[in-house]
Amino acid sequence: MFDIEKIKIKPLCMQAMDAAREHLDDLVKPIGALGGMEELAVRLAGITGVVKGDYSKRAVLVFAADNGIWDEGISPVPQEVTAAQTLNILNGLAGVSVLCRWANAGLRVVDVGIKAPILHPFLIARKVCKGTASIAQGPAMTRQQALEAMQTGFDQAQELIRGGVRLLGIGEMGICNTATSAAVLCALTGAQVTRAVGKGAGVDEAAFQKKRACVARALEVNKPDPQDPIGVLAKVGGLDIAAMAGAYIACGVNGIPAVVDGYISIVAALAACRLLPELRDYLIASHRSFEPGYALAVEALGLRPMIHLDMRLGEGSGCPLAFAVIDAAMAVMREMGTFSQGNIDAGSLVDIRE
Ligand SMILES: Cc1cc2ncn([C@H]3O[C@H](COP(=O)(O)O)[C@@H](O)[C@H]3O)c2cc1C
Ligand SMILES: O=C(O)c1cccnc1
Repeated sequence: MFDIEKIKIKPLCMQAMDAAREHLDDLVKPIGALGGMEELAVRLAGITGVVKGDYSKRAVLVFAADNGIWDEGISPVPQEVTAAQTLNILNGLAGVSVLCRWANAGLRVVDVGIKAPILHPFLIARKVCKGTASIAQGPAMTRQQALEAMQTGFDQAQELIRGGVRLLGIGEMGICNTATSAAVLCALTGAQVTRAVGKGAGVDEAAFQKKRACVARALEVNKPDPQDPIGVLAKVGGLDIAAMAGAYIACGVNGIPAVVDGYISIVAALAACRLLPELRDYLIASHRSFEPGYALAVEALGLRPMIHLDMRLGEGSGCPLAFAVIDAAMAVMREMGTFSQGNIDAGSLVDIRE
C-alpha cells in the first residue's frame, strides 16, 4: 500500500537552472522581457535537468469518481452526469478531449469511483468503491480507501511516464467535487468556508447556501487534522482528489513536470505538497480558475498560474493550454538568436526584474 515514508523527491537541478537563465539572458531581447515564459523555462530545466527539453510526449490523466455529498441536494446536476461526461471525454466530445487533440496530447481516463456502472473500451477501470459517503454525515471513505486511490493515481501516472510521457496534466470528473475540494482546502489551510466554497458548475442561491452549510458541517463532523493530509483526504475529500494527489507524487518522484488544471486539481496538488513539500517545485499552474477558492490554494502553494481566462470547466482542460505555452517557451529557448552570436551590440542591458 501507498507508503509516503518511502517516497523521495529530488530538489531541482540548480546547474540546469543557472544554464537556462544564462541562455535566456543571452537571447536577443531585454533581460527578463519574456516574463513568465522565462520563469517556466528555468523551472522546466530544474525539473528535468535539460535546458532545451522536448515535451512533445505529453498527456492529461483524468480521474473520475462520485461524491456522496451529492445526496445533500447541493447540486442541480444529476449524479449520473459523472458517468455520462466521462464517456463524453472518452469519446472525444468533451472540452478536455478537444483541447488534448488540439495540443497533440494523449488522454487517459481512470474510473476510481464512479457510482453508476460504466464500460468503455478505453476506460481504465480502477473503482475503489462506488462513490464516497456524504462528508456532511461522516468520513468520505476509510483511510485504506484513500491510500488505495492514491496508489492508483501514482501507478497510472507512473505507467504513462514509463511509456515515454514527459509532461503530465492532472484532471478530474465528478459532480460535487468543488464541494469536497473546498472542504479539503479549509481543512488544510484553515481558510473560511465562505471563501473556499464557490458555485462550481452552477447552483442557485438556495443550493449555494446549502453547499456552504454542508462543507461547514463536514468540517465539524469529521474534525480533519491538518497535520494528517491523508486523513483529510479520507475524511472530507474524494477518490478523485486522492488519486490526483498520488499522480502528482509520481511526477515528482520521476522528475516529470506536472501541470495543474483548475480548482480541484490545485487542491489535490496542495494536499500532495503537504505530504511532500519538495513536490511543489515540480508543479506548473496552468490557469487561474474562476472558482474563488483557487486563489487561496495557489497562494498557499506559492505558484503563479500562467493563463487567466476565467475558465471553470475542470476535466484537466487547462492543461493542454499550458502545453502550448510550454511549446512556445521551448521554441524560444531553441530558436532565438543570441547576443553572443554577435549581430547586435546591446550596450549595457539593465535588469529591471524585482
Ligand atoms: C456537463 C458537465 C460537464 C463537466 N465537465 C467538468 N465538470 C466539472 O464540474 C464538476 C464540479 O462542479 P460541481 O462541484 O458544481 O459539481 C466536476 O465534474 C468538474 O470536472 C462538469 C460539470 C458538468 C455539469
Ligand atoms: O476550476 C475547476 O476545476 C472547476 C470549476 C468549476 C467546476 N468544475 C471545475
